[in-house]
Amino acid sequence: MAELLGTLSRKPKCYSLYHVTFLLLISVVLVYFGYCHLNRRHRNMENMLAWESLGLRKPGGLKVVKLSQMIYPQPDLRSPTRKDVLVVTPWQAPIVWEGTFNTDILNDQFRHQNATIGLTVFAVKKYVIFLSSFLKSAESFFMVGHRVNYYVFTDLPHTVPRVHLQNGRQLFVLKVRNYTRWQDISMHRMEIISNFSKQRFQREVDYLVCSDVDMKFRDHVGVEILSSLFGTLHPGFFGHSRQSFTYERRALSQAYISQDEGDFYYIGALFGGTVQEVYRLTKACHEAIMTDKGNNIEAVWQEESHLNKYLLYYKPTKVLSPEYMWDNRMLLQMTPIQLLQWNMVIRKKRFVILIKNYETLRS
Ligand SMILES: CC(=O)N[C@H]1[C@@H](OP(=O)(O)OP(=O)(O)OC[C@H]2O[C@@H](n3ccc(=O)[nH]c3=O)[C@H](O)[C@@H]2O)O[C@H](CO)[C@H](O)[C@@H]1O
Ligand SMILES: [Mn+2]
Repeated sequence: MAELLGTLSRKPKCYSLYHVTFLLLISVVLVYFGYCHLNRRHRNMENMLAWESLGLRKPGGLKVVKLSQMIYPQPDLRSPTRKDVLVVTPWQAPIVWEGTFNTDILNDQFRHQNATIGLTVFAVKKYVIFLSSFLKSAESFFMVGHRVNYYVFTDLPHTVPRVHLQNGRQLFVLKVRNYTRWQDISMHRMEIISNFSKQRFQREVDYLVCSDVDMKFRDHVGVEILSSLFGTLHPGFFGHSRQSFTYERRALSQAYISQDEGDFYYIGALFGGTVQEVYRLTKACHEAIMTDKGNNIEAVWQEESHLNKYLLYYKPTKVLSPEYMWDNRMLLQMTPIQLLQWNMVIRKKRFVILIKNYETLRS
């Protein structure tokens, strides 16, 4: 019995020795096969990658990326393109001047994007007389080679001239109401552009350019102007101090800007950007105009004053030089030396304000 007990009591010891040996053997076998298996998978993966990369290098399996040759003068970091004017704002937005950009490179970039550009213009009441030369000159100089949609807002749709359009360019006539006061016609452009941006433009175009109609294109105006949000420098305030800008100075107006604020004086006659940014700008300006109306105040330069306020707080990502808004009346007041200096600075007069008789047009 004692032996039996001894045997019994030893038996587990014997069992566990066997067991341990057995388990050890199994573990070794498992580790070995596991290692082989993993190693094979690893090598398989290596092979797969090698095969894939080989495949990628195989000429037949290549996704061919055709690089067109672009030959143009190399930019030289040591020589600034313009030494006579500011070419970038303190918030690092380019100021667009002749000499600072290469049209071929820009055209290539925007064609890759397949960008469509909308140009909005209002011709209400007597201002329809400007449409013909505006549109014809745009066909010659505005975004040539790109897809363009003209949106002509008018109260007199039947008077819109038929202008021959190049391929890829369309014209839409959109009827709007008129107002008795020219100021209301001018200001309500903000409301109409914001409504159409939301309802229509966002589906049809990538960028919007919003312009006065009493203008004529005289030279290239292309994709170099496009950016998220752009404004244009008023030629009459070139080099002037911010205190002399005709910002709205009455604190009651939403367009109020104090004497010690301001970057530039932007003109109301040309601004733009992506549809979303133009929507934000026009909506904000329209709301500010309506608030002013409720407070019985109208900003000194109508929507132009509100545009200046907006662009002070929501900085444009590009600023167009006065090449893009030239006023020949300025030349009349200049001495010959001033004329020479101006011609050196303003090398191209691309988009020109037409001289008009305000009294007959607005009556
Ligand atoms: C070059 C320039 O400085 N332009 C701005 C300036 O006056 P402008 O003297 O250039 O204003 P404007 O008479 O051209 O009116 C602005 C625009 O509103 C439209 N319009 C106006 C009246 C009318 O009866 N029918 C019609 O269609 C038309 O598109 C015109 O181009 O100040 C205006 C507001 O005071 C606007 O900010 C203009 O953008
Ligand atoms: Mn005008």
